[in-house]
Amino acid sequence: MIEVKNLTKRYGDHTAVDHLSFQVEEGQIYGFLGPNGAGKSTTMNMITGYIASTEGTVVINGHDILEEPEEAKKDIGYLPEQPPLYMDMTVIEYLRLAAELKKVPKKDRENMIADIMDTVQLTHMKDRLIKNLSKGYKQRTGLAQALMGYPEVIILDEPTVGLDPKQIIEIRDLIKSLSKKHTVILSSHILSEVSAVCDYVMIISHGHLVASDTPENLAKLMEGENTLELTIKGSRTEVEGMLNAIPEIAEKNFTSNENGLVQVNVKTEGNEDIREKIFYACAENQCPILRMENTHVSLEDIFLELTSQDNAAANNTGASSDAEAIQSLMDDDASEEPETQEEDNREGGQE
Ligand SMILES: Nc1ncnc2c1ncn2[C@@H]1O[C@H](COP(=O)(O)OP(=O)(O)OP(=O)(O)O)[C@@H](O)[C@H]1O
Repeated sequence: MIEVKNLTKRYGDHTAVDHLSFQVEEGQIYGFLGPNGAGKSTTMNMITGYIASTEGTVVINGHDILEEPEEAKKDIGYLPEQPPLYMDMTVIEYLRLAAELKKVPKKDRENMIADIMDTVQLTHMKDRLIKNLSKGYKQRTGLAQALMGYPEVIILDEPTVGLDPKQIIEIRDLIKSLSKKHTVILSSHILSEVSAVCDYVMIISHGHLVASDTPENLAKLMEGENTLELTIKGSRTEVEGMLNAIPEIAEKNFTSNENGLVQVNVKTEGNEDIREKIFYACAENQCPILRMENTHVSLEDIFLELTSQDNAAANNTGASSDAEAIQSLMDDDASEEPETQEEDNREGGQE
């Protein structure tokens, strides 16, 4: 459906997007996840033909976005980070303009506009001036514009930035419902958003695709080895001796040894379940197990591991340290704040 090959964008000697390749298949919600400045907007702008790539190709349903832009763009609806709204128009006037620009046949326009307003729950606001709408309704208007012409693919750049928590939930639900009829690609710097909404996650860092899979598979991939956290009653020597006798254990990491309790994390190389072996070994040596837990790897852990070198992200967000930048990625509320910050970045960054 969409095939991106070696997509690259350079601004002078800065490479914003570096040889990205991926494919998008029908009927799923894809999430582009990455810190501020990772290259998400640049990628989306290239996919939608807003800006030209320095290298590489984007082919949409067989049409190259640069060579056959009209055919390729027909299949795409785009809601950029800053929705292209005309503040002095009413919602309906704006949507009529959008329908005209999308070359929706005249006879179909009014029905399509009514249907789309219904889908995004905007009908009761149709005669309001856009400048008088709340941010949530402005976003719905932008979304309605993206849906005009019923394109197969909807591309949404940070669709919930700047919305209040209630509006965020409503827009996320709306996005999920859109996936029944459309393939959706959205970008976000917020992990919880991507894991709440997306079937497939592409993690981007410094313009590189560092991982792509379902949230569940990414977690499995990162687990790689089985990790068990244990608290065992006994001495460290006893526990170490017992664990040494279990050949499947590849690594042991003793984290504490106090008050007759040993805390240890053990890893196996394969996916073999060694819990029973540990149980019987401890029972035989009369060392009760007080706690045994499989370590859970969350999407957050993966994201941090894959993007922890992202010093540039810290610079771009204006955060004073990596830790701050990473914290902002993990913090849902951060979506409220960056609005002005991002605008600042943009003003400084855009050519
Ligand atoms: N027009 C431009 N001229 C120069 N540099 C640019 C331009 N647009 C983007 N950049 C730079 O390219 C990099 C990627 O920017 P991009 O906006 O794609 O990131 P992003 O992941 O979408 O982040 P954000 O969420 O902050 O928009 C950044 O370092 C940015 O400063």
